[in-house]
Amino acid sequence: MARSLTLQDVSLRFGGISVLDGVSFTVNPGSIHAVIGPNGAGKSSCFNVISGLYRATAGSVHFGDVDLCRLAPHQIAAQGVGRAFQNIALAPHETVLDNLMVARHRLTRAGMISTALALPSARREAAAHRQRVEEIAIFVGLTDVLRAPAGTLSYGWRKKVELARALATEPDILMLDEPVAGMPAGEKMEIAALIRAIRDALGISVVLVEHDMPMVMSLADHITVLDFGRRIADGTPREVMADFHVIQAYLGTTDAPADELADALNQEVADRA
Ligand SMILES: Nc1ncnc2c1ncn2[C@@H]1O[C@H](COP(=O)(O)OP(=O)(O)OP(=O)(O)O)[C@@H](O)[C@H]1O
Repeated sequence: MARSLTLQDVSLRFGGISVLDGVSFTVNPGSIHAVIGPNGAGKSSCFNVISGLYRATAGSVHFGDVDLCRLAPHQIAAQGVGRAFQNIALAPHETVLDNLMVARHRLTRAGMISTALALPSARREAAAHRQRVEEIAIFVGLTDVLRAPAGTLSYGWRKKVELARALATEPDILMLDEPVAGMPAGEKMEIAALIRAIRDALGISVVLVEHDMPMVMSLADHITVLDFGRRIADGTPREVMADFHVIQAYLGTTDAPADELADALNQEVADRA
């Protein structure tokens, strides 16, 4: 059954520093949910709490009925929470195929001994994983580079491999940290189309941290805005764009009337589209 991801009053402190302060939001099943905000707002920290790399100081994170705060990162991945990282962490000398096969590890049933002895059951299982990885590569558009060492690929291709690797873990929900950072416009559109297809064709929910506002506004079903570790807005792209607090956080001014600031933000989004 499709599950929601719910953060309830999540706080995170490092020593005396408050990084997240009572953050709540729900990612509905089958939706694209963006988490946006200025630099240092706490977006990556929020992702790190969800995926178990950081432990929340207070509050809860549930995926369906499961309390993720009690689990280690590998157990959270086993719950179907997948993640592609902002800084690409692929094995550069391994082929794209091998990089993707590593992601299948947690789904592998055959033990080390039967794999080492290449028993028929282990061989059959490896072949099935390989077939699935090739299907994912076709979906993401990586077939031409499957046998290339990951380190020889351009930045844009490596971002796609990172995305495919996250898909290869068979997630129910996929967290993407700045998937189009540093990409030219054409490649950004390609990734945006891919993210839509992940939602629509695969039925996977997507949680997205992204600075590219035109992309966020066109792609997201729902947006949560963080600023200084606090949730300052939450709603549809249209609602969020019209929200005075969001405009303040982005444009950094409090003097102008809200409708003027909304116009300015709309214009900025239109200019950059
Ligand atoms: N492990 C840590 N120890 C101490 N402070 C941390 C740690 N991780 C994050 N922070 C602090 O938490 C704040 C939020 O950082 P975070 O990376 O989550 O923001 P962000 O919204 O993702 O920013 P950006 O858009 O620049 O990636 C920053 O002030 C950062 O220095």
